[in-house]
Amino acid sequence: MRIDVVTIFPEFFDVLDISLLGKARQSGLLDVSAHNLREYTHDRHRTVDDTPYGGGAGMVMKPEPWGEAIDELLGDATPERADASAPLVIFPSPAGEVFTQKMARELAHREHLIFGCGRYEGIDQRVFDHVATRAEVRLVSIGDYVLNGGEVAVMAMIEAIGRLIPGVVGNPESLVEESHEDGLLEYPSYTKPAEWRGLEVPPILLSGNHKAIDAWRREQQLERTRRVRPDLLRAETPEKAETAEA
Ligand SMILES: Nc1c(O)cccc1[N+](=O)[O-]
Repeated sequence: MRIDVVTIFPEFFDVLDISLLGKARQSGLLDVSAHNLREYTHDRHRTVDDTPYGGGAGMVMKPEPWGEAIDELLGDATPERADASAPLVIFPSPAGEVFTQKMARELAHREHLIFGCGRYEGIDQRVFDHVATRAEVRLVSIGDYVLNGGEVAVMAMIEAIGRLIPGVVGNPESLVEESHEDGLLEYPSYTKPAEWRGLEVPPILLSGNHKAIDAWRREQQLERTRRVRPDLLRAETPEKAETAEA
């Protein structure tokens, strides 16, 4: 998978050279490049923003640099080539659709993702409108809170997507029993020692009865999801909600 990120802070993504994603980059499973939006300006001050039409506080990111940057990254992409190889352009935005594990799984199958990190009060709307004439565009939110820009959101999405690419995580089994993989929160985990500061590991986990352990873990998932995220039970399937309330 090729990932391009357009940002005024390209150094922000240097951290992707370490850990799992760093190994994935070295092995060629993942190619991540950060591009400085200011490289697509032509004035002495490398200006990327200006005052908003209609007034209001803050500044809006100018369309011209974005247009040139994304033109370069799209290459000869056309809307007619709507297959997995077609680039998908994602702008993190509080006004976007919510990023979920389901979306991460879907995007892990794409060959080319382009992320555009907005700053200030956002990007001129015409950028989204124009790019959508050339490629699929999505505005995606990682949560209902205010960030100073899209870089943190893109980092989260790259990690969530990148780790699902076959070969990135050593043991694919470890991807299965995780929060949100089956629509539920994960069960609590324990390791040695069996007793720590007066707290003991649940005896069922020491029993060796794997059928009983699986049942206990499933109940723990349902109890934790009912308590912490009842919305997940309602959102998925009525059957699951019914099981959870049983
Ligand atoms: N929430 C937010 C923001 O305030 C700014 C950029 C991106 C996001 N987001 O992806 O959630």
